Amino acid sequence: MNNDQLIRITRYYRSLNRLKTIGLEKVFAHNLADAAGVSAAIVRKDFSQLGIHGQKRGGYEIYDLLSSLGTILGKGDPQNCIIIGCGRIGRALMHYNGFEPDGIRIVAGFDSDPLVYSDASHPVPIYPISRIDEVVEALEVTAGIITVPEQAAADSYERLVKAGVMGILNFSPITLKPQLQSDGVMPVIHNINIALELEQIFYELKFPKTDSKTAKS
Ligand SMILES: NC(=O)c1ccc[n+]([C@@H]2O[C@H](COP(=O)([O-])OP(=O)(O)OC[C@H]3O[C@@H](n4cnc5c(N)ncnc54)[C@H](O)[C@@H]3O)[C@@H](O)[C@H]2O)c1
Repeated sequence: MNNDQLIRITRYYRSLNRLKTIGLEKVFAHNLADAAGVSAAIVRKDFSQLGIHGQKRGGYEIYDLLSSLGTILGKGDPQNCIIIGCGRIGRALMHYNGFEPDGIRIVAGFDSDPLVYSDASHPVPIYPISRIDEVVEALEVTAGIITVPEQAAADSYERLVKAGVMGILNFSPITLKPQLQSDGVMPVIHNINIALELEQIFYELKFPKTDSKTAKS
């Protein structure tokens, strides 16, 4: 599966979860097409390539589709994630309640500031960073989100990997690069930079892309 298709499948999966939440049982390709920003023909082609077929009278059972796409996306039990750096961004993520339907559970936070980790008012427990190994093991953590200041990012990365957390989402301004571990495992790091994304939007507004659909002949 190529990257574009993977992104579309992830979007279908999310939309299906939302539709299920509001009580729907059946969905049509065009419903998912709108959510993923593609045509209904592409949705049908994606499903057909994955061996998923609709009903004779059209449409797909949401429950069956979620189960098939979930298997393809490797979803099973919810994935436990932790946050390193419980300041403004870390706390905002912790308070967001829209992750659960996607099978993402923020289970704990870590901070170096005693005022932060002794404050019991957060939606998940916050621990001193020195306790990361034991908490990661106890909670079976899959991924860590780094929301510390720039100068603490490399240390947070090292602590996560040492604790066995191989999935990392980095919000700090430095680009973290994965290093192959002695056991042959390569951590997966995604660096998020909103400024870069916005710059790309500014650029595309200034120099609009032309494609076969929008270009005038
Ligand atoms: N990716 C983006 O587009 C984007 C946008 C805005 C901010 N940021 C970056 O996100 C990061 C967080 O921003 P913020 O506004 O939430 O910062 P903040 O100062 O509000 O919070 C940072 C938290 O990290 C904690 N901390 C510091 N050193 C630590 C360490 N070694 N281990 C554990 N915790 C530690 C601090 O005590 C604090 O609670 C910054 O690096 C900022 O530059 C990124």
